[in-house]
Amino acid sequence: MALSWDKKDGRDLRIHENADELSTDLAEYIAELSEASVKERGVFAIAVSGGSLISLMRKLCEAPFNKTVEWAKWHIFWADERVVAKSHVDSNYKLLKDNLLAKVPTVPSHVHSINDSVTAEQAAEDYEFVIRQLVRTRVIDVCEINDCPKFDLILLGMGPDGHIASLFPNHAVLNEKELWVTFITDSPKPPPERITFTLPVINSASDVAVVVTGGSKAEAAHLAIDDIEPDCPVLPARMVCPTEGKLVWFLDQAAASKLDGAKFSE
Ligand SMILES: O=C1O[C@H](COP(=O)(O)O)[C@@H](O)[C@H](O)[C@H]1O
Repeated sequence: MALSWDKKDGRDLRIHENADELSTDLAEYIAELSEASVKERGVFAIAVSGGSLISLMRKLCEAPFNKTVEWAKWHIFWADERVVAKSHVDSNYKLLKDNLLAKVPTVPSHVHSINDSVTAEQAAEDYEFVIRQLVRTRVIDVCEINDCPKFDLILLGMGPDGHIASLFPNHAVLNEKELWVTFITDSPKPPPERITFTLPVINSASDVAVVVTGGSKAEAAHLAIDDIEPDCPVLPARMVCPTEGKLVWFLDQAAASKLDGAKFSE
């Protein structure tokens, strides 16, 4: 059974008793946004991260979502990707392909994976170029405030250190204001070479969801969501703050256990 939580400071916190219930709610949320976007724009431009998020999207492959979602209208992007071959076990593309894309009728030409045969720097440039073309043709909407791509939905996980996409604590790329996609070669979490959406792109999306499970992430969730002391570290996850869009946190009870005033009522 879902645990309730009021909206807090404009952020919707959806807290679930366990990962299975979270997974059902997440599938409903994605399916609703897909339906609304297809109705309004004719397409659904969704960007995903890797990690535990992908297994939490598993219910999308099951009834009713596998039949009701308009998969042919989806354009799929990666909010971050490891610079490894697409067949590599560390590839975020492979993770989504094995767990979702192989199971639902998406259109191969709508799956916008990165160029895995070049350097991290070139892969980031190439990916930004692809996104620019699709903004021109309005497959991806545009944010009128800053001309950034306005994805219909960006789905993020969060690491125990509070990183989102491949934006790690205290890293210089957190300050990137011009580029849409950038690269790092010194990721503290292997593999070291990655490309990532920058914060301006993440914060220009229509909807952003951060999906977090497990007690190892409870402290980071607290630091990212609650009011914190000025001397506390500002985690990358705390910098997710859509300019005009909506932010939803999906948490299981373990990840939410250190939130201020955490008290769950069924
Ligand atoms: O390295 C990464 O880590 C984060 C978090 O992963 P998780 O397995 O702890 O959920 C993920 O969101 C990101 O896409 C990935 O590249």
